[in-house]
Amino acid sequence: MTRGSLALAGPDETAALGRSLAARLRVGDVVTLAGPLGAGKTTLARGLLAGLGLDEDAPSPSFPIVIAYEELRVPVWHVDLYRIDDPEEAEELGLDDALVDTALVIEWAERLGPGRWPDALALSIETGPEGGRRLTWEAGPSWERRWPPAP
Ligand SMILES: Nc1ncnc2c1ncn2[C@@H]1O[C@H](COP(=O)(O)OP(=O)(O)OP(=O)(O)O)[C@@H](O)[C@H]1O
Repeated sequence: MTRGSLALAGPDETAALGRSLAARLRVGDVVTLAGPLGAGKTTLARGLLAGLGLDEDAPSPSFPIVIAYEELRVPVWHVDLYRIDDPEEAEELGLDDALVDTALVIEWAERLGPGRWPDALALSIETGPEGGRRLTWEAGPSWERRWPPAP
């Protein structure tokens, strides 16, 4: 497990970080995205999906819970577990089965308790004092040569 953080000075840097992640993403990956309301999670997820070839602004998955993008360079399920109260409900979504041929980008993964995916790339965005953002991460073993992106 590696940990670290970097500064994101503005929305463009948040989106660019999402695109760098897209370049490193593989089938079977789990990326969790945490942070308070307005932190920049959607900005990062849109950068990631754009980097994988999505040519429109990705909608938020809060209502459908899962939006599946099967046609991207790496197929992705964008998942929002905010409305999930019971971990068993989340099990019914079939997330682990999906990992056979997709990557998962999950917001509110903390609903499932810590350590659910030990190899995940766990990203967390916080607001900084000057209006920018700070991204902190914990990266599982398979991310060792892939994360963080070179500055
Ligand atoms: N690094 C950054 N510095 C300053 N502002 C940023 C940065 N990244 C994103 N933002 C801005 O923060 C605002 C909120 O971003 P976004 O909608 O992506 O947040 P969110 O975490 O998805 O929010 P919510 O939980 O409400 O959906 C947007 O105006 C976005 O442009």
